[in-house]
Amino acid sequence: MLKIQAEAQVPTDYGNFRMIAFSEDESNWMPHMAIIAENTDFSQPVNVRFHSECITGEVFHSKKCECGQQLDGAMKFIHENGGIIIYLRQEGRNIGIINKLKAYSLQERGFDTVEANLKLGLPADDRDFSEAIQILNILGVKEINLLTNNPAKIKIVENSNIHLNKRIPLQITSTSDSEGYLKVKKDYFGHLLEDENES
Ligand SMILES: Nc1nc2c(ncn2[C@@H]2O[C@H](COP(=O)(O)OP(=O)(O)OP(=O)(O)O)[C@@H](O)[C@H]2O)c(=O)[nH]1
Ligand SMILES: [Zn+2]
Repeated sequence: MLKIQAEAQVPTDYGNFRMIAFSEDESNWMPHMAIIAENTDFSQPVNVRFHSECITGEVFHSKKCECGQQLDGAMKFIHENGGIIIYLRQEGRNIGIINKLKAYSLQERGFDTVEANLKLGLPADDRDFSEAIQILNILGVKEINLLTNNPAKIKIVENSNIHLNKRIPLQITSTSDSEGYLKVKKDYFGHLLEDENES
């Protein structure tokens, strides 16, 4: 079972957030995180983003995906409207950074994001969001508005003890570098993305 290991107030470019680290034991150096805006009203449906780690996109500003922009967009939204980002250590849809870079290397040879995972003998998406639900329960959240385009995340919440009030889309404009990745998300994973393009 996850437990709160530590928490503190942290000022950021997007305002102040309470940052909480969750893991089963203190020796875990990659705990999941909850980033909570100061103005969050727990008596109303809480704006929540389940965000899977992407070091290439968030730290190194890779153009292959939109994870960095989604995280920044979610921080801005949550600072303005209240809410929580649950930052999950699920790098590469939970295959880890080594396998993700192996998959990227296959993508250089023409495989798409799903085919590359399958070629490595790995699932296209190895995430379950049960730990995110556990974290919401630890925080005492009962009802949420979920910031996502991913129908799998919606289903997980619908099948949990957390009530889903509504979905809030979190769409980033595609570029020529990310358009293949976004097309696979839409066609294979059924992501709720509008058609639009920008080069
Ligand atoms: N295996 C693999 N993982 C990737 C690839 N590109 C991005 N990721 C990972 O995908 C995860 C982001 O999840 P997405 O499926 O893009 O988006 P989502 O969070 O499920 O859906 P939204 O809530 O709509 O953003 C992060 O963990 C990234 O590291 C890739 O080409 N291969
Ligand atoms: Zn990414």
